[in-house]
Amino acid sequence: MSKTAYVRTKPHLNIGTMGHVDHGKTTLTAAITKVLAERGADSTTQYVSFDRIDRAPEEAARGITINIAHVEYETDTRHYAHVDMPGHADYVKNMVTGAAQLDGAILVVSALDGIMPQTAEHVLLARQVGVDHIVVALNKADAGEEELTDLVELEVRDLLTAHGYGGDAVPVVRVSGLRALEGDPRWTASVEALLDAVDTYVPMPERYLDAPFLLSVENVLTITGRGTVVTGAVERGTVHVGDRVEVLGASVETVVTGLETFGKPMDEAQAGDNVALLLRGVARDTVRRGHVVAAPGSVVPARRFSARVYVLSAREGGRSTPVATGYRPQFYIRTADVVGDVDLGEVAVARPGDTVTMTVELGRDVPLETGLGFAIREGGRTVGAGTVTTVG
Ligand SMILES: Nc1nc2c(ncn2[C@@H]2O[C@H](COP(=O)(O)OP(=O)(O)OP(=O)(O)O)[C@@H](O)[C@H]2O)c(=O)[nH]1
Ligand SMILES: [Mg+2]
Repeated sequence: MSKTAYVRTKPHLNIGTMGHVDHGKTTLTAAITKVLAERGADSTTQYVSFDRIDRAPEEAARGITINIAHVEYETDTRHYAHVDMPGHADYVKNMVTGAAQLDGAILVVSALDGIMPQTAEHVLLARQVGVDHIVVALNKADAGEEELTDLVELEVRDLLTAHGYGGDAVPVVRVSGLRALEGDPRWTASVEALLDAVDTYVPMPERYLDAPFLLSVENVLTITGRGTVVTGAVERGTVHVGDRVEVLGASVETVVTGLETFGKPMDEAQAGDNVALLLRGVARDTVRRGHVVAAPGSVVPARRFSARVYVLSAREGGRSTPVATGYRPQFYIRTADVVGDVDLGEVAVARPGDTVTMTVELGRDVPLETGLGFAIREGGRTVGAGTVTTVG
């Protein structure tokens, strides 16, 4: 094995495409890699075609994205890991996992259809899991009428403002992923404009390199003959080959025996990097999405916390009936989804549209901290959005 090592030449950011089903996220993702790959002889980006992003048989058969997929590319100034997320309502679960790792997002909205239910749901979830910057791709602009597209743009800016994204300042770029993929110069230029907007509008986030290492597991794989690998974005700190780590959730302590990003080995992974960690002697079925790999002893997981929670109204896709003490929905925290018992204290009942304080007792211990955002889901829909106020 003589794979080329990862060379850190540019700042690295995690971005991704989100938005309603069929609005063109995967097509646009493929188009971005193609446009960048064709930038010239010194391009370091490899073109990733549509069917290499949606590569599961069920994805190909149904023509939708189910799993989140990662691709990498480089602009002149930055190296990006890009997560292409599913839009279909049944796979919002996977979308939340993808969004939990992002520094910024490209909200893809079809200029033909405008805002649809998962457009709004994804914006709300992105806000909740800590995505601070959104750039809008008004896609299918090749097929849309100008006046209608203008209306869609206004509608999207309003939606973003309503969720605290300052919709007036957000870059909205009219693109056609499909035509750009076909090489039409007008539309390859639109993808270039979108990338410029991402480069300039999404700031380099502060990376907590000095903090103890923490990574929330997105996926677990087995490499035959080598062992169990976990993937995800490093939330804070650094990790090296040979470091001891603890897997919270699996209750095991082990050693990192290999470290890669997009198939390229590295000696050190830093906060923000999207990596695969090879773990010594850990059985595949002991580690799961949502477990946390951390420097030993650096975090004490907890089960109980208090939070401020907004209960979505029915109009926002939430419940039409109130929730009461004893309610047991799923809590989406980092990449984890865990059941929890809700206690509303003296208030006892929260109606859709209310913001309330609640105490939650999770079904298992999870690393928690003040300020951590989370989503609450029930029966396949998002019903609440909250922030941890106290732990324990
Ligand atoms: N006219 C036009 N059609 C497009 C464009 N981009 C995508 N499409 C078409 O829209 C359909 C959906 O595209 P996808 O890229 O699979 O959409 P998606 O948002 O990834 O869908 P999910 O991941 O399943 O939510 C396909 O038939 C595409 O060919 C575009 O810019 N213009
Ligand atoms: Mg897709």
